[in-house]
Amino acid sequence: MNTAENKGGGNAAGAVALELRDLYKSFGKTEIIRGASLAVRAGERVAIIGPNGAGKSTLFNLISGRFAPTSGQVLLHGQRIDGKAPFEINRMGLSRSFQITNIFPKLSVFENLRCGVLWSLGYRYAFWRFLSRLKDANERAEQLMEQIQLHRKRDTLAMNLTYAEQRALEIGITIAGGASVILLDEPTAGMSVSETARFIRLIKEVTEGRTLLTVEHDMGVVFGLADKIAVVVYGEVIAFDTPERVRANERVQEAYLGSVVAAQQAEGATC
Ligand SMILES: Nc1ncnc2c1ncn2[C@@H]1O[C@H](COP(=O)(O)OP(=O)(O)OP(=O)(O)O)[C@@H](O)[C@H]1O
Repeated sequence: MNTAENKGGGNAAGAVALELRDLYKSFGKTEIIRGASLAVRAGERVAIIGPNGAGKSTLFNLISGRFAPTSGQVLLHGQRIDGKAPFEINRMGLSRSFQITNIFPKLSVFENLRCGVLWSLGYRYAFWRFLSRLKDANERAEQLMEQIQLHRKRDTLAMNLTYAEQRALEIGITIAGGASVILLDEPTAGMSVSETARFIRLIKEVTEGRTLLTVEHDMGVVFGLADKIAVVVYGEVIAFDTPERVRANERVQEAYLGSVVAAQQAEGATC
């Protein structure tokens, strides 16, 4: 079936999967993104960090097509995606996590995942195609359920899952179409410490071989998950490097990280 892993191709190790070139975004007269550039290689796991209001979510919105940039380019596997609609970008192999509110609460785990698969295959409008490929979609949904470790909850309605299970389901729906580039917005927000540790392992497993971008505030998650960290301050990427190098980067220490690490260590977070 054509939901094969890593839709969108171009995930050869080393190739640039996602690139931001001198990106600007203004809301009215206020410039929020100010010349952000970034090149993420295929298979890398990248955490975007930065102070509140730095523009992290706006960058995610520019990448996933919710906003068009004021100027600059976004490239997915070398192809321009800036200004395209979210569904077009999704078809090209980039998938952003659905929020829990987009899970169908009265459908079962299995049915939610199957909807995710069918949606990604574009079967919303073509019922005859929908029926002919339902078997493929069922198989893919079963496979996803194992991957996100919810197979024992196959027939449980989404609204009756725990919070962590709902977030796992959200990730299952996000990867249902086999996208090669995955965007997750604070995937462990609201979880307990033990749930967070389990969830980081789950995210690593299900995104293996894919390119992952997360927006993250929790430094424990950042250092547990990311191969590289992009630090956004005042709408610019001021550093993009391995966690060790970012931690040692003086500019980052000054602009952001020093105070956050100190605060989170004081709260007992591991880092
Ligand atoms: N649609 C919008 N219209 C006007 N201003 C916006 C819009 N979206 C974001 N902003 C502004 O852009 C700035 C950056 O917001 P953004 O949410 O991208 O920051 P962030 O780094 O994700 O912050 P946080 O860590 O607090 O979530 C904020 O000042 C915000 O008010």
